[in-house]
Amino acid sequence: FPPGPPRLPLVGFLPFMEQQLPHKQLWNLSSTYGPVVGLYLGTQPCVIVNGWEAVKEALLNDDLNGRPENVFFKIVFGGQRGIMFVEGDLWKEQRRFALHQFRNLGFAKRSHETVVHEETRALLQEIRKAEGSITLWEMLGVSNLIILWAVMGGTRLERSDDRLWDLVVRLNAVFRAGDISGGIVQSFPFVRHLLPKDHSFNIVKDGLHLVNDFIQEAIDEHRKELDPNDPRDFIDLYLIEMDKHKDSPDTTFIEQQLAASCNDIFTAGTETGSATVSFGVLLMALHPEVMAKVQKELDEVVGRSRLPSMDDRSKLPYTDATLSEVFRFRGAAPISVPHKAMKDTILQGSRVPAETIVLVNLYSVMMDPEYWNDPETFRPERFLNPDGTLRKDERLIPFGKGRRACLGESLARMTSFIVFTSLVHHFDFTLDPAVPVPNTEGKSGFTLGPPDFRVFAKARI
Ligand code: HEM
Repeated sequence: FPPGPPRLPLVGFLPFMEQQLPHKQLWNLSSTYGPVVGLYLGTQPCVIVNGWEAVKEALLNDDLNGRPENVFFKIVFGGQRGIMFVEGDLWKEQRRFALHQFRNLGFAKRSHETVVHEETRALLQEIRKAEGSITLWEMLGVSNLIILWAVMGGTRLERSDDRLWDLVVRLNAVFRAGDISGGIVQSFPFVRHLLPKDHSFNIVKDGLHLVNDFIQEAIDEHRKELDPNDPRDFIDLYLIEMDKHKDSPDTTFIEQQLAASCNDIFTAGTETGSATVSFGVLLMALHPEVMAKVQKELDEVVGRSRLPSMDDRSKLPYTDATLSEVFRFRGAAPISVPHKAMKDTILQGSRVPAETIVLVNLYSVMMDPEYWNDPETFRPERFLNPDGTLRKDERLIPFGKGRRACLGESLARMTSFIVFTSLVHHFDFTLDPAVPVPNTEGKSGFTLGPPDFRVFAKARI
């Protein structure tokens, strides 16, 4: 087992694990123990993987593509279900189906661009109407939910629907209360019965139940209205697939699986997307010289009478480089989603036994000073070639890499590109001094969220 810090009986490294910015703490361990660090989360063996060579090797090793059992899924869905927290054949079958159907539905293709444009227009209007300074994450979260729901549930949800705002607030609470290590309940599930209502475990569990109720209601409606010859969305396609397999007792196409997959997509896509664009706007307010260059490029290429589209992207190298820098600087999933060794394997020469949890530190790759020189400086130019074209870099991996890489990457890239560029094109952002931002490190949890901040949005178009 790889070398690592001493462990306490039963709890292992858990009491020492920092709740705020654990990606930094876990990366620091490598200066003592090397790129692959062994420790225990409770009684579960875990390796932390830091640095490009080790991270690349881990993400390309399919024996490390499992997922540790997730205690919340066990409680909310009665077992490991969905796409994100399953492994083996179930994972392959469900991931393949989701990707295939999303493509059939035009996932991340033109028709979705239309949906993203529609939602972006509504968002711009809402910001224009707002008085004084605004917090962006809720507004952005609602836009993301509506876009994701268009793919999954077909209908266009209205921004005025209170349930959406409630869901966004609860999902945010879930993502901030969560902890990548799984916390004490992951190792000792019985402890959950002793926890107070406002404990982070209960915040996550109740939030997931709320999302699940929303999705279950939609599945019931879809069942009633289903026309097998005219599927409208992901839920319809899944229900049709379930019917095809209804006589096979071993089928993985069952309703709990549909609900959990929708839950994965809904939860994975909302908070990460709004965090990325929120960080982007915060960084623009802190770097007005970058914002001005992006605006100039957008004015020249897009003009002032329409929204930026994906076809413009290749003509917007500085803007594209700026978004790449946002993804590098404050990637929304610094420690990715926990992986697990499916069988004994070797990583960087160290033995990783079957069932070991593997935490792959993407932050250690995207912020490595030996590679990026000045990683703590927000500098879009690092993604530009000397001739001004976009420089792609294989170490920019905010969505992971390999077979487990983010399922929603193309939709997430499209959404963040259109929403971010439209916001910067339409408004000059300045920070509201009433909410000081001491640093841009963000707030940890299951993912990394932006710090609290408010901006004034002055219309420029
Ligand atoms: C900026 C936004 C996003 C970021 C930074 C992000 C990042 C990630 C990362 C790092 C992983 C884990 C990869 C691994 O385990 O090695 C992941 C997995 C996943 N993401 Fe995303 N994601 C984003 C948006 C989305 C969206 C919009 C969706 C929904 C369409 C989505 C759905 C998923 C799913 C289902 C998985 C699990 C894939 C699997 O286990 O096979 N994500 N994402």
